[in-house]
Amino acid sequence: MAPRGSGLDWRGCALATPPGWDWPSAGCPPARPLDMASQLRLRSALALVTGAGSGIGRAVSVRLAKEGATVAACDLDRAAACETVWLLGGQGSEKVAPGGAHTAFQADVSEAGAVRRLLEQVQACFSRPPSVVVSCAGLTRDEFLLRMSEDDWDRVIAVNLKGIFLVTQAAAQALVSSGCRGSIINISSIVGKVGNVGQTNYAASKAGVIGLTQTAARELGRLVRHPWGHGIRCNSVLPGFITTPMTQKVPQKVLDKVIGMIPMGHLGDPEDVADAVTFLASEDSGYITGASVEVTGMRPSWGGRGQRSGTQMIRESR
Ligand SMILES: CCCCCCCCCCCCCC(=O)CC(=O)SCCNC(=O)CCNC(=O)[C@H](O)C(C)(C)COP(=O)(O)OP(=O)(O)OC[C@H]1O[C@@H](n2cnc3c(N)ncnc32)[C@H](O)[C@@H]1OP(=O)(O)O
Ligand SMILES: NC(=O)C1=CN([C@@H]2O[C@H](COP(=O)(O)OP(=O)(O)OC[C@H]3O[C@@H](n4cnc5c(N)ncnc54)[C@H](O)[C@@H]3O)[C@@H](O)[C@H]2O)C=CC1
Repeated sequence: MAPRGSGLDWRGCALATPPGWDWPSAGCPPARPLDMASQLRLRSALALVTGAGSGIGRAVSVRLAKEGATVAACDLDRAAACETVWLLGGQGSEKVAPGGAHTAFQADVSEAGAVRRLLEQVQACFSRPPSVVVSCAGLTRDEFLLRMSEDDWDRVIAVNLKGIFLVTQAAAQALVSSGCRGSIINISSIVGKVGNVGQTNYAASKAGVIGLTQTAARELGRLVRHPWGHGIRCNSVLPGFITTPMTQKVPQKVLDKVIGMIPMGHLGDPEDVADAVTFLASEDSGYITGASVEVTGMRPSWGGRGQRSGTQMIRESR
């Protein structure tokens, strides 16, 4: 057994130590000095967030900015996107934004031309593609299967699934053509995994997001090589009920039923989802791609009681 502090592992092999580290007599590596700069996990990142004008997208924008990212906040509702940028301390919309400030953009993610123009505007504004892309834009048109209209089906699929296809494709094209690595995070839902009464359209769209993201992860991980490793990572986040304007439409009797199933006994906050997104956006998840991270307040796949949720695992990992 190599003596402690010798810099050798239990077999007597030299431990890989970063330059400048000297093994203290205790034999365990010193905790990496966490100065302020190293605590800003996204210091040089440009993050594009869709659906940034409300709820989870707004919380994600705030959290990424706190970690040092510059945020391109996109929403169908321009005023709402501008309000998010104002909350971040930025002044801008794409017309007046000085390069580098947080900036608001308007686009309907379900329209191919709008998404193409969005990526063009973001790159023109910041002279680089976004290295973090978080697709939060989404909507519900809930109805029982027997009564659901074709329009309700079409619109939910167009925004929640096709919208994520268009944004993921445009962002990946920009990153690959510039040889940049990146992290793409798509917001699905636990409904995409377990279904939900009144949501055949929404559940199908969110299940599709999971499959799209897993496939994109397989294709994009190898496309961009960097000395320090991975290419473009793609992961999805599957929230449970989160308190946002989207859930305000849910009948109280339904919410009461669901809350009874959640071990923590309450709905999640948008910040709970933002925590998981920030982890996946940062190098802390550098070897994670193709994953589906559940943020539901209960054990994975919405069953059982008392197990750790995705958020708990991430918090414990710090
Ligand atoms: C209780 C079991 C829960 C199982 C867990 C499954 C996962 C669910 C967690 C989802 C978390 C993620 C959510 C998300 O991604 C964001 C969103 O999508 S928020 C919107 C979520 N939408 C819904 O849950 C649908 C809610 N229902 C409705 O909006 C209306 O019921 C609907 C428009 C479908 C029909 O309205 P109406 O014709 O007026 O019928 P009622 O409202 O009176 O309902 C009749 C009857 O059906 C029961 N019911 C309706 N929806 C649900 C539901 N989602 N889960 C369970 N039961 C539901 C309702 O309680 C009534 O029951 P009664 O006993 O007859 O009163
Ligand atoms: N709130 C919840 O309980 C859960 C939400 N989600 C998902 O999280 C994402 C964000 O949801 P919330 O913040 O709760 O909803 P929200 O309604 O508060 O915010 C959605 C935002 O998306 C924007 N948007 C809608 N359609 C758009 C389009 N075509 N193009 C661009 N922007 C568009 C809206 O203007 C809005 O600002 C959605 O994808 C939703 O499906 C997933 C699981 C649970």
